[in-house]
Amino acid sequence: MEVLVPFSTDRPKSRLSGVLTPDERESFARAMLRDVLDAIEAAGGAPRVLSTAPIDVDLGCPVDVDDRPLTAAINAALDARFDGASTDSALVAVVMADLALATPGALRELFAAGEAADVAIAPGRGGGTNALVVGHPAFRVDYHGASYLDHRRLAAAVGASVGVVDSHRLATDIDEPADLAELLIHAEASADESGAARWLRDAGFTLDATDGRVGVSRE
Ligand SMILES: Nc1nc2c(ncn2[C@@H]2O[C@H](COP(=O)(O)OP(=O)(O)OP(=O)(O)O)[C@@H](O)[C@H]2O)c(=O)[nH]1
Ligand SMILES: C[C@H](OP(=O)(O)O)C(=O)O
Repeated sequence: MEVLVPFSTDRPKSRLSGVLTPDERESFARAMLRDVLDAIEAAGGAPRVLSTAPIDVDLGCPVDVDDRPLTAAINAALDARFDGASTDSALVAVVMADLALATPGALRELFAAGEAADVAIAPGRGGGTNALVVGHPAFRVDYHGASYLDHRRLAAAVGASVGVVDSHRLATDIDEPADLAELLIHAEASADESGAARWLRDAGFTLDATDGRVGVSRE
């Protein structure tokens, strides 16, 4: 399955600006992108990065550049995919580049849900849409805000069935400092530390439970 991976090179991860410098945010966003691409490939998907600007390293997969805002860029890709296409074969996934906890198993579950429904959605915590699979030619996206609910409404409006992927790993997008703790917790619990988790540890981040809820602190 082709998997579009949107990636913003322009001041990425601004909600982490309290804990990371602009250069660090760029580097950390790239580490997460690398992990997500690897997980997609290991799940049998064919990633295609949809970037706001050219990327100066070889990611080992196609990179399309489109500097329009996220929704417009994804919908243009869906137009290209579905307009005039026969309805029986086209399936395309959209997986965000900040799903640093994504595993091949979680992505295989997403792809399977996409085979079973016209639109499969993996909601993010807080109501976003962290990943989806589109198999209905008339469905288009509208990201930001509670886009999970918007996407359900948009699917209903075009008569598309919806499958929901209830996955902690796909629900955890790394947006805010508290999300960094999720990454370190699950990296420590698994035998296979991801590049993004290693990046955080190398940058001096550790888990910090002194305030009750587990967060991170930096040496
Ligand atoms: N192609 C493209 N990708 C985008 C755009 N905005 C965000 N993304 C990507 O979409 C995914 C979700 O992004 P967000 O978490 O909403 O935004 P972000 O820029 O990563 O982080 P914030 O600045 O904290 O909002 C990430 O993979 C981003 O790289 C855009 O305008 N175009
Ligand atoms: C792209 C957007 O991400 P968020 O801004 O919720 O992280 C969404 O999921 O609609």
